[in-house]
Amino acid sequence: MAGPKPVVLSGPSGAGKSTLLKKLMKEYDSVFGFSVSHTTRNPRPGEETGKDYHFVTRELMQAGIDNGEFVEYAEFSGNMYGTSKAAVQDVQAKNLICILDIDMQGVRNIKQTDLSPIYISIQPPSMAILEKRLRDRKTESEESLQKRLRAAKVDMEFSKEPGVFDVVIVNDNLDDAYDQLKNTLLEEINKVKKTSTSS
Ligand SMILES: Nc1nc2c(ncn2[C@@H]2O[C@H](COP(=O)(O)OP(=O)(O)O)[C@@H](O)[C@H]2O)c(=O)[nH]1
Ligand SMILES: Nc1ncnc2c1ncn2[C@@H]1O[C@H](COP(=O)(O)OP(=O)(O)O)[C@@H](O)[C@H]1O
Repeated sequence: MAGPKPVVLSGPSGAGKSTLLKKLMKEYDSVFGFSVSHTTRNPRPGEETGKDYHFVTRELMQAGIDNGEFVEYAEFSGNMYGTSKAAVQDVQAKNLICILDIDMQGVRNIKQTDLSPIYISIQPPSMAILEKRLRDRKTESEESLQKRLRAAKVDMEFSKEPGVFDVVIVNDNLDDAYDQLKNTLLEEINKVKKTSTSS
C-alpha cells in the first residue's frame, strides 16, 4: 500500500532548511523521518554519520551510484550529494512522512521518478540576509561561502519557475516560516496520525 506522501525541502544553502526540518521533526517525531543522504563533504562539528549524512569517500559514493543504489545525486559546491533508495525505503517502511533536503538538481531529478512528493522551497528574504546567516553560521571557508552564494542566485530564480514548487516559503521570521511549513503539511500530518492510532 502507498504510504504517506514524501516532502522535498529545497532552497539555497543557508536559507534555513535544516533549522525548519529539525523543528518539525522535534514537534512531530512519530510522523516524520529524515532521508539521510550520502555526501563526500567533511562532517561539521556536531554532525554525525548516519544521522545528518552518511559521510563517504567519492570512490564509495561513485560505486554505489554505478550499482544503481541512488534515487538521485548531484554535485554541489565541489562535493557529491545523493539520496539512496535505502534512505527513502527506511523511512517509508516505518510509515512515516519521508523528508528530503535536496538541492535544485535533486528536485529536477526527483521529478523524473515516481516518488511524487510535495515540493517546498525555502527562500531567504534577500541575498544580503542569506550571506549574513551563512557567515554567522561559521561553517564555510570563504571559497565555499562564495560558491554557495553563486548557487543561491540560481536557486532563487529557479524557485520562481511556475509549476516547480507547490509552496515557496520566505524564511524571514523563523516562527512565521515554521507556521507556514506546518500548515502546508497539516493534511499529511493528520493522515499519518490517524493511521498510527487506528492500527
Ligand atoms: N541533490 C541532492 N542535494 C542534496 C542532498 N543532500 C543535501 N543536498 C543539498 O546539498 C546542499 C549543501 O548541503 P550542506 O553541505 O549540508 O550545506 P547546507 O545546506 O548549507 O547546510 C544543500 O542545498 C542541500 O539541500 C542529496 O541527497 N541530493
Ligand atoms: N528565520 C531565521 N532568522 C535568523 N536566522 C536564521 C533563521 N533561520 C535560520 N537561521 C540561521 O541561519 C543559518 C542557516 O540556517 P540552516 O538551517 O543551517 O540553513 P540550510 O539548512 O538551508 O543551509 C543557521 O545558523 C540558522 O541558525
